[in-house]
Amino acid sequence: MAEVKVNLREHSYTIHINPCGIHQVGELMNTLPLGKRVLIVTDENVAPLYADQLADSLKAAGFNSAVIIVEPGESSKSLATADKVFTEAIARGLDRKSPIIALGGGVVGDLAGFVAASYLRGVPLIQVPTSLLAQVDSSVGGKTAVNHKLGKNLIGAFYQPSLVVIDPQVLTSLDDRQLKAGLAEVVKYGVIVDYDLFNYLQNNSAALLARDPAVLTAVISRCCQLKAGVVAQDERETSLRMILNFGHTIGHAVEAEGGYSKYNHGEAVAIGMHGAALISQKLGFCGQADVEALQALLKRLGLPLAAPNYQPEKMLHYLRRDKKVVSGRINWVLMKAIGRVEITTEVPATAIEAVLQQIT
Ligand SMILES: NC(=O)c1ccc[n+]([C@@H]2O[C@H](COP(=O)([O-])OP(=O)(O)OC[C@H]3O[C@@H](n4cnc5c(N)ncnc54)[C@H](O)[C@@H]3O)[C@@H](O)[C@H]2O)c1
Ligand SMILES: O=C(O)C(=O)C[C@@H](O)[C@H](O)[C@H](O)COP(=O)(O)O
Ligand SMILES: [Zn+2]
Repeated sequence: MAEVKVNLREHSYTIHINPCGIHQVGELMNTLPLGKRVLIVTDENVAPLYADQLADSLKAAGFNSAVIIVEPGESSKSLATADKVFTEAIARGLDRKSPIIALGGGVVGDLAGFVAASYLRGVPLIQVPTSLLAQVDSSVGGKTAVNHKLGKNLIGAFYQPSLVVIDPQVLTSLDDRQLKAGLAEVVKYGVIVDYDLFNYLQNNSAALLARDPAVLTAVISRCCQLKAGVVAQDERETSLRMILNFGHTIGHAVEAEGGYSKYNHGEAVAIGMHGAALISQKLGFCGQADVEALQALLKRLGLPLAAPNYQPEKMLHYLRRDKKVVSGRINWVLMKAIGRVEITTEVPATAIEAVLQQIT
């Protein structure tokens, strides 16, 4: 059992990483000042697998839970679905101390987080992430959001969970495509802050793809430590936290242009990291060997490097609406070397356009 503390003064919380985690959620919640009425938000894939186990753990700890099940997929990160969850919360009589539990991948986590941040101006949020991507990234750090038809994650709030419980055993039911999507965000941590992690991934890619429990648990713990460290220094993304967005500037454009269904988030981030690395090399931030190392690792993990048949002009349109645009200038996260990145607005349009041509 590993524990990682996210140090954010009065908003600090603990991430518990434990192979039986799902059975311990109720017990862990009892250590916090929470109401006994609970709403579990989950999706149609995860509910039949894990909702009963979670509900049993809550019941044994004296909680009274109700469940709302949303459709799986990015389309549930919407105001319309949030409205359904608000309605359920009101109908069930949830009050200001009643926790909302996100049981699922990043979609459920971001949606339930957004509802928890807004319902009654904020109720406790518990994250029980079930996809690899959610365990290494989205359940930690308090970014919550739904999408707007004009762009990804455009409506949301920074709202920290009170508790995160990660059970790596639930990854046994995740399909291979989703496992690889989670690995894209793992590679991101290696590139932005941790050369040793990148190296570990190079040496253990087969074990990761084979879901070796010890290797997966080690990687999840490391990513949680790294994210907790960044978030503790810059919760609201005024500077340092932008590095967690490496690959996302182009990645979000890839997702949006594919109608949020052609490429999933992790795949789009893999393509976006490749694009950012190519821009970095073009501008002399890093050398060819670093780009080649990233290309080789992404390929080995079965992740895409390009979005063939996409139109660069359409991608540019989305890039201009990125959340990191300030006064019309995009803040780019570029690679200096494996393990080191730099944030800059000094990227000529010609370099962006050339790389968009290369990856489409
Ligand atoms: N808030 C953040 O900091 C942050 C960080 C990264 C990504 N995100 C967001 O997270 C979302 C992507 O998350 P995701 O990749 O988890 O997608 P997802 O939530 O759509 O989950 C992927 C698929 O796996 C299924 N699933 C989840 N756990 C399972 C399990 N244990 N067994 C079987 N099936 C399971 C889901 O039902 C879904 O079909 C995107 O919307 C992205 O923007 C947010
Ligand atoms: O936690 C962060 O900060 C991140 O940027 C993590 C990303 O992996 C994640 O996809 C995030 O939701 C993107 O945020 P956005 O602010 O660009 O919407
Ligand atoms: Zn991401």
